[in-house]
Amino acid sequence: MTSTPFDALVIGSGQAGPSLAVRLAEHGWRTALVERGELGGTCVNNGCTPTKTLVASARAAWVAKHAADFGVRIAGEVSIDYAAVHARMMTVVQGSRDGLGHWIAGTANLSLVHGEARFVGADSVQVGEQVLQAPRIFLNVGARPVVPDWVAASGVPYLTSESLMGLRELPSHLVILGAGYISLEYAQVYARFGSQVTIIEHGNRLLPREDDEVAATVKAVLERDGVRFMIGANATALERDGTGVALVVDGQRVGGSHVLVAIGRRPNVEALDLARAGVTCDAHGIVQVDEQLRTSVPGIWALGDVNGRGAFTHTSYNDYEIVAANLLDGDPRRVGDRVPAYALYTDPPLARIGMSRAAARQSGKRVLVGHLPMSRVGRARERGETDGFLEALVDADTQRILGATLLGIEADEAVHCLLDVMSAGLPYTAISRTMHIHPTVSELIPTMLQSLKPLE
Ligand SMILES: Cc1cc2nc3c(=O)[nH]c(=O)nc-3n(C[C@H](O)[C@H](O)[C@H](O)COP(=O)(O)OP(=O)(O)OC[C@H]3O[C@@H](n4cnc5c(N)ncnc54)[C@H](O)[C@@H]3O)c2cc1C
Ligand SMILES: NC(=O)c1ccc[n+]([C@@H]2O[C@H](COP(=O)([O-])OP(=O)(O)OC[C@H]3O[C@@H](n4cnc5c(N)ncnc54)[C@H](O)[C@@H]3O)[C@@H](O)[C@H]2O)c1
Repeated sequence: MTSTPFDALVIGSGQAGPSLAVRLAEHGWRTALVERGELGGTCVNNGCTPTKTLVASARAAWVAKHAADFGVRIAGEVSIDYAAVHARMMTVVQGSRDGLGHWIAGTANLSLVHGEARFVGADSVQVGEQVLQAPRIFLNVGARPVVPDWVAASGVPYLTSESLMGLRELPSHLVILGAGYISLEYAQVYARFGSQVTIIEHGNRLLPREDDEVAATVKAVLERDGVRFMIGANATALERDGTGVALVVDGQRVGGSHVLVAIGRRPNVEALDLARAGVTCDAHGIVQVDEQLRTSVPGIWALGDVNGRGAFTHTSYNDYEIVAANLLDGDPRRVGDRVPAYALYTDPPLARIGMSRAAARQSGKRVLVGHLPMSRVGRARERGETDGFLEALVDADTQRILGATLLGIEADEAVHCLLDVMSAGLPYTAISRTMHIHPTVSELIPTMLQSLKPLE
């Protein structure tokens, strides 16, 4: 087998891979980008892009069904054309894939290689019948849904966030295992499309990483949309139930038309045969990296979900920026420089940055909290959507913002003023003394910060 030399290999076209490959190629390095599936990885093909397109359709359904509350009459019944919803989603997904394809094809020095990469040495991978060799290899191979053995071995059809993309009919009753990010976004989407939705969570509440008030508010919002929760419930078997399926939960059968497994994700490392290169990963398959995303083997880096330093599109893209800055710009950026940040796209959304209340209590710091219900936000009252709250945590000694939780309309956008001040290391007064525009959600963030009290 002949070996083709490159200056750099990027394995996986996730949220770091394409940008990094283009940057390296523009730097003048002969670069290969290896992808075994569709361009764009999880985010484009079965993650952010399709889910947020469905969230938009579900929002349109909700607005149409509640139009009368706003004095708008819609003659006749509001109904869902799921084929059209699906087609719209695939148009947006295809547009993103095509955009990436044109970008890569139009970049000099960059070759796209279709196929699955497997290490055959610390500086070479095999893809089909060819071996690609380079002194620098970047892993951006992402993660996939975890499926319990008792589900996989049942012989009964089940859905994951990947196979759900192929679903062409609206489930009459979607039973979801797990109550994390994937579950809650899909639960609300399908409930708003008119499906019955039941969530089975084995923990003692939904969203185990969030504070109690967040979990309770999100649960109440979803219940109002018709979602049924079984919390602290243990599912142990999947069976056929007539034309549908049933989970056996604490000895009781919970039947539905479809079951979606959403209990977490694990890195795609098996196919890489990392041992051949000597790259170390932990028992969960997470590739061990340092602050500049170097693995245990010089010349091999790991970016995105596979390195366990974040499991979001923006963390993966930020990984690309860190690697490129260190390698090409002489700028020693580090993972620790970034403030943890993410959003959950239920409606209304949850935006989280930095510490939660629970983490702040454990930090040993003297913590102040500002808290304001969304019912105090004029913009929310005008829209008739007052669920949620604005909250920020401040270090009483340094005046620095430690974290924030915004749950409410426009929270995913409004949170960025807090994030930028936190990232810049400025005191909270940089916001609390700033005049914000009326009527916005952000307008009430200075007000919330003017009412800080000790965190109990
Ligand atoms: C339903 C869902 C909704 C989500 N919503 C959001 C959201 O709203 N916001 C957000 O920030 N994040 C969201 N995420 C998470 C986000 O999609 C991921 O964190 C993001 O895609 C980063 O992934 P990545 O860059 O690590 O790689 P991925 O995007 O997973 O891509 C990895 C690529 O590597 C390829 N690959 C793997 N192994 C090999 C190999 N051996 N050879 C060749 N190619 C290989 C795969 O085919 C894939 O294309 C969501 C995820 C899911 C599942
Ligand atoms: N808006 C976003 O940014 C977004 C949206 C969706 C997914 N994601 C990414 O995808 C990742 C994975 O999402 P996820 O929802 O699959 O996982 P998750 O880790 O967020 O949630 C899994 C849930 O399943 C529960 N669970 C685990 N095993 C179970 C079992 N056997 N029975 C019942 N419940 C069980 C857990 O207690 C937890 O509540 C997220 O962590 C995130 O990184 C992000």
